[in-house]
Amino acid sequence: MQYILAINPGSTSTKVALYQGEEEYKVKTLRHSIEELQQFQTEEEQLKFRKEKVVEFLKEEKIDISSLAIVMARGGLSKPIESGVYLVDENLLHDLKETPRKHASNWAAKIAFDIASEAKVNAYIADPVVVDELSDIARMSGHPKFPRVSVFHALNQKAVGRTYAEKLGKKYEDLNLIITHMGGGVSVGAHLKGKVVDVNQALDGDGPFSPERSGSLPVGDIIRAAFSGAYTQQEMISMVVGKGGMSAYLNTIDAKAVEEAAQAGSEAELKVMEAMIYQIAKSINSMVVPLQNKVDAVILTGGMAYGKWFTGKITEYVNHIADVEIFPGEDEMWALALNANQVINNKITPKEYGYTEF
Ligand SMILES: Nc1ncnc2c1ncn2[C@@H]1O[C@H](COP(=O)(O)OP(=O)(O)O)[C@@H](O)[C@H]1O
Ligand SMILES: CCCC(=O)OP(=O)(O)O
Repeated sequence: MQYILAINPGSTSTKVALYQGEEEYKVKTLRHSIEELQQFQTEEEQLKFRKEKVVEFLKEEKIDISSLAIVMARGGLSKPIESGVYLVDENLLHDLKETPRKHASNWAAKIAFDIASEAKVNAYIADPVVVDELSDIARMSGHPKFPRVSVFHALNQKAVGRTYAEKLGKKYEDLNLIITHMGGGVSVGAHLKGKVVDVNQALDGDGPFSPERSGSLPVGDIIRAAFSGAYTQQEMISMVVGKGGMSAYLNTIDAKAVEEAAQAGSEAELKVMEAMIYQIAKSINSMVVPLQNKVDAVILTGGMAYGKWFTGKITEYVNHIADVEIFPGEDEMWALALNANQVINNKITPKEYGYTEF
């Protein structure tokens, strides 16, 4: 029996899955707490930890590495590229190691490559977080030195957009959708007929705050803090990614626990949840502009979309725009398997990442 192995490290979780053709064999989500992640001092240490989790999963499932047909990984913060499937090669691995923007997705291709090499098969990424379809106007930030860049949950947003279109018997490329992924990071994408023409830079750029990120911050105050001598560069970056947002206010990245506490009447948790909901709703509203006021649906997805109270509150703010559809969790593992099958069955030709200067 041949298996597709899919590997998806997120900021708060490691997701691993095995498929046989298009049939799901096993999907596992490991959630990581702040305490668990804070033990790691270096990128290498955390890469090793995440890889061990994947190897343990294969052992638990008694999967011999020689039975893998292909290994698929979520793509990380390499250079901006078009949507599609890419072979994991030395150029891609180089950029994922050297990229200044650190995120768990950067490790996926390396873990996949190592396992695939042992299995003597190929590893691929699909719709990485740097898929770039921004319109020229959305690319302008307000200063030519700092153009806006596209960093978001491209794999899940596109997969969920296609699933929604299929449900309607329509094509994703014929719809205008505002898709919001709410995980460790939050991205709000304006999908104009199949292209994400605007989206917040969901890692260290802009947009709503999230379980582990600050989202947009007052820039002048940040510059003054950075030059005050009170903080190292790493401390400043951590305030934005890792220890920003909910983590900064409440010292947890577990939105489920925070939502439960808020509902049980805890004021501190309620205040933070309400502010995050408010910021997400404001971002969703802002995406009506790139969609030229014609929106077919607003879609909420990602781990936090499991929260009924949470999605209910966002829905109240945004249901005047269009129908609100909720896809809890993510279609990422399925999307990776689907792309794997297309490669195996020669339905698509994987792209080559190539080499350019950062
Ligand atoms: N049932 C649930 N209800 C509310 N929030 C949830 C639920 N399950 C997971 N979450 C929250 O979703 C967030 C993680 O989302 P996920 O999309 O899995 O993130 P990532 O891929 O970034 O690790 C966490 O803050 C987690 O607590
Ligand atoms: C870097 C953009 C993707 C992202 O934020 O992923 P997670 O929510 O899984 O951390």
